[in-house]
Amino acid sequence: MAQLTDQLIAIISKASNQRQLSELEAHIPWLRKRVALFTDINDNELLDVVKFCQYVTCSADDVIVRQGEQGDRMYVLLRGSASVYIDPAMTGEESTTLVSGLQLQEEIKPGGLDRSIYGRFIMEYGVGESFGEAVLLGEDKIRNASVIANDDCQMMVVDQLLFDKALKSHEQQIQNEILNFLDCQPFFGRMSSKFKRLLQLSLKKVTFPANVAICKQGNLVASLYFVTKGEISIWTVPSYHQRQYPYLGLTNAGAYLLRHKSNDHQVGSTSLSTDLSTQSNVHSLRRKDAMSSSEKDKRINLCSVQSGEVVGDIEIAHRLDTYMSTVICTSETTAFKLDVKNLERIVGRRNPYVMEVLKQRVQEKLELRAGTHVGKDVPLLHYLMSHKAEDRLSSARTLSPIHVSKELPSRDVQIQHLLNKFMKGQAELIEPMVPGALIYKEQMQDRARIRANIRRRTTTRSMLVEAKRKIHHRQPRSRRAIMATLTFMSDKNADSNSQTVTHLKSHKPPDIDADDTSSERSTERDNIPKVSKPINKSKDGAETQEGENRLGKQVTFHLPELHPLDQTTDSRAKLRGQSLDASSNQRTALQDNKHSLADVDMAPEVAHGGQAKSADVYHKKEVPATSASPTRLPPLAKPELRKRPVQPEQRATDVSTGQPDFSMDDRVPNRSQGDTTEITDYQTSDTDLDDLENRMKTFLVLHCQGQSKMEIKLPRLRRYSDVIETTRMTPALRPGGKVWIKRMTCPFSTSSMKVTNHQHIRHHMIPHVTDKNDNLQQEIDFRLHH
Ligand SMILES: Nc1ncnc2c1ncn2[C@@H]1O[C@@H]2COP(=O)(O)O[C@H]2[C@H]1O
Repeated sequence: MAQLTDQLIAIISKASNQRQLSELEAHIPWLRKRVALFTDINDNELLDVVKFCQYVTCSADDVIVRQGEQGDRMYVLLRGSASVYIDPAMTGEESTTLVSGLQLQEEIKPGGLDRSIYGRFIMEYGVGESFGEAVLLGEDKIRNASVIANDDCQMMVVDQLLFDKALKSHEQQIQNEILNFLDCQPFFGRMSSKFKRLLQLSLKKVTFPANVAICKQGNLVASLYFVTKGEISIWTVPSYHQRQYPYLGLTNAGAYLLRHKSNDHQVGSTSLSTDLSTQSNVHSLRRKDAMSSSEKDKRINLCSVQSGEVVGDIEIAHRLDTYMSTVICTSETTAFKLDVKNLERIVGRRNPYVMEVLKQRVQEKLELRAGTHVGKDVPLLHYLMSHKAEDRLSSARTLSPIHVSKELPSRDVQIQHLLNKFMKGQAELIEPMVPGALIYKEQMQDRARIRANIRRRTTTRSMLVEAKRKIHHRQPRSRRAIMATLTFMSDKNADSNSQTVTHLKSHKPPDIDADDTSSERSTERDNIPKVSKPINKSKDGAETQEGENRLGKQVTFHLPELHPLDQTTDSRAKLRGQSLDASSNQRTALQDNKHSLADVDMAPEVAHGGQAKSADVYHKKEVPATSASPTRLPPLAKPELRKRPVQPEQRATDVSTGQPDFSMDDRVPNRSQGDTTEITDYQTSDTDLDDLENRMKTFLVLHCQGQSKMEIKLPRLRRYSDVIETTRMTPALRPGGKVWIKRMTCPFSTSSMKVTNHQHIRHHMIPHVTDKNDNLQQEIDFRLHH
């Protein structure tokens, strides 16, 4: 064989005019037999080809033809092999491209050519096969695929002229046959012309002489054959199926069936003994390689079929990696061969219905064969028949036999696997000393990869958690926390009794630096009586939370010196000073002279207050506890809210605001001591003012006119701007003035004694705080009066 090839190469290496007819004729029969392309052409045409062809050689990794480039010749492999690669984007199968056709840069890696840039591996051409004919048949002369030499190749080259003269008509005829076949086949009839064209390029017409096997049981499933002419018989060795497909779990059922059937039917010369526990089976398991000769003898003839049969369809539909039977041509047979890669590429995702048709036909075929007399002896047929293709596919897909099966695949499969790896440049072509070493190695690599992934994922997650922990988030505070802060502030304020806490730098109690402010104002304190508490205490929790900036914007101004209070007040103030240090009980008891001032801008004409008339409203002095943390300012006249008596340990709560009333304790006595009153104010929000408007209406309804809330028409309060001069000693109030709501508490307010027609606490509005102490005096008088 090699000698004949050498002789032919020697002839075609010469110039065509030096090739002798006699030597050419001597090679014609051999060539016809050896090269599929020449099988059906006549002698004269073949002589022309040999006389006028060219001879070329190339080395491994040489790109013989390149997809997308123009070409004008075809090749016949005399020695060596070459692989076909297709970039699906260039054929229009997929939208993404791996490389841009003509600008393809060959990338030679240290380990060889990076073939992935040429697209997907499709198939391999070996000795006697030809490629590149499509460009000679087509009009655009554009190559449909790239063909790369796998090793040193020696080739016969047929150019366009020679092809037209000797081969074209024959090739054209084959193409027409393929087109006819595609139109007539139930599988491909519905395909678009684009995919039919791709199939046309992928299908190869093959002719098998009689007694030649199309495929052999145990060989890797590489192609699908559509038999168009001739007759074939199908043989199988059922006992071999167990080792062929260990992942199917055929063992017990198969063994049982075979053991019993083999007693009834003597198949072959030796009786079958396939029980796994028997000695013979242990023996067969030890020999995992190809089918043993004794097994070969046990083969059974499943059936004989004619044209129309598809070989390899059962295996493809059920994803069996090796052929389940041997198909032998009983007469010369012609078939169209479609490689599995081409099938996957063209049919797989784009034309799934083809697979559906195929599966359906496979199911019918299985039922037919399993039902025959001999078919009953083939457990695999029964297994496949009862397991729909899809059912088994899912598990088979996840458990690829070569990687997952605990048993090693057959030696053929291993060798083929090694070859595939070698062709991709991923393994040396040395058969491992230890059987299955390559597969074990792959398994270990897979596991290592999985472990690395898990580790990476874990690391990333833990790092994220750590990073998150480090990010400082300002947590929103709960209403309770805010109230605690306020209480703390009030305590601090009460303890220091310095009336100078004006800056709230932080909501957190420990951050409150009252010393700064007190020292800052110590000079003023000597001369001026101060009221240093924030007047607008009517912030609900939410507002306080958002009000850090607002608190930061607080401004202070000083009221002129007020007239001292009478002796009673003064003495109580002194008492109160002591009690602040003494006990909370005493402190609460002495909170009896409170002037709660809610300051808002208001139109002057309505800024006159009325004296509280409905004494019973406040009679019980039932106020919500401090810890109740009201969300909004409680309306002034909601008696039901004030039914709870003040607990001695609780701080008194300003009825008008619902907030702990700590400011006025200090303000009044300081006034009385002749200090300059310092009033601190906060910028108010629209919500605050709306709320206050409501509260004023309620107040008027309850204590003044007795009209309904709806009837009272108060002009809208003017919104307060923070432009207030803090340095002015006698600040004029801004246009519109302020409404001051005063709270008066009688000395007996803490006692549980109830006096008819008397209210211990009264509120009333005053238009503004003036230099003259008339109003205040009146208030004092009023208070003293009752
Ligand atoms: N899908 C395919 N499967 C196998 N061979 C192909 C396929 N497509 C193209 N070819 C061969 O690769 C050759 C590339 O050049 P041509 O297009 O001239 O001819 C092409 C065919 O001979």
